[in-house]
Amino acid sequence: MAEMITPALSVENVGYAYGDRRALTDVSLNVAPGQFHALLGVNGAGKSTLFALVTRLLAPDTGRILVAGHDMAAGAATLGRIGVVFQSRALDPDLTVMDNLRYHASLHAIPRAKAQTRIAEVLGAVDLTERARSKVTTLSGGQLRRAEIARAMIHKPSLMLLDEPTVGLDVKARAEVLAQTRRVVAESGAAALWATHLLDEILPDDALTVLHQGRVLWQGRAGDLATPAEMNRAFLDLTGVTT
Ligand SMILES: Nc1ncnc2c1ncn2[C@@H]1O[C@H](COP(=O)(O)OP(=O)(O)OP(=O)(O)O)[C@@H](O)[C@H]1O
Repeated sequence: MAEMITPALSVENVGYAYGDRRALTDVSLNVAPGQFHALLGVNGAGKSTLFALVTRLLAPDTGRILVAGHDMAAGAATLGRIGVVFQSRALDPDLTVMDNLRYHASLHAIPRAKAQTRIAEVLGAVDLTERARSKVTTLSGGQLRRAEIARAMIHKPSLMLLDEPTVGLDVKARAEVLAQTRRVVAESGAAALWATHLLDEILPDDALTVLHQGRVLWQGRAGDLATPAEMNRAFLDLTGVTT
């Protein structure tokens, strides 16, 4: 019998409503360890709500969420396994990149000496070593997103949640942030759930979940849905809208 591998993230039949406004209905998805999983949906599909549930900002009305096999409803301890890049900024603009990372390392109770080594590692990984002593306000949009990704990885999470991290970037910076995230996450061995509404951010070998109006419409290897050139058409056929 094949060995069962515990998913990095398991969302099981999750439902959530804001009052009488239904945001998610019977959503299930698995992210395998080390997998890059794209969560594709237009505005209002429910991507941010799902992230809020996985990070315990909200609690599901129905279903359950497991991170590395641990039920998120059981306690906050499992949060330490997750690294999150939300749409809103988490770095203090008036501090240097280094001071921000020191602060976040201390939030994760990483001892000072270890934190220095770890900060050097994550800054190197996102190619920001040269900007360590720069104030966050002086970073370009792409550098800022990379610094956010370094912050989210400081405690070596096994699951990275990235909520449309390329929004607002120009085409070149967008491609750089995406390529670098793919590389850094792969090198660290973490799994990644990457929310996006941009079809060209998805590669054929990515795991893909298409979310629309709070429901999962399609799941599988992206290349099995469509070739990159045909993805627009396939998304339109599934959802009735274009991204
Ligand atoms: N605080 C809230 N109160 C009421 N309804 C909300 C709230 N937040 C989101 N919604 C609704 O829930 C649904 C899912 O929204 P959500 O923000 O999760 O989607 P999304 O895919 O992340 O979109 P976006 O890219 O715009 O953030 C939408 O219908 C939205 O209007």
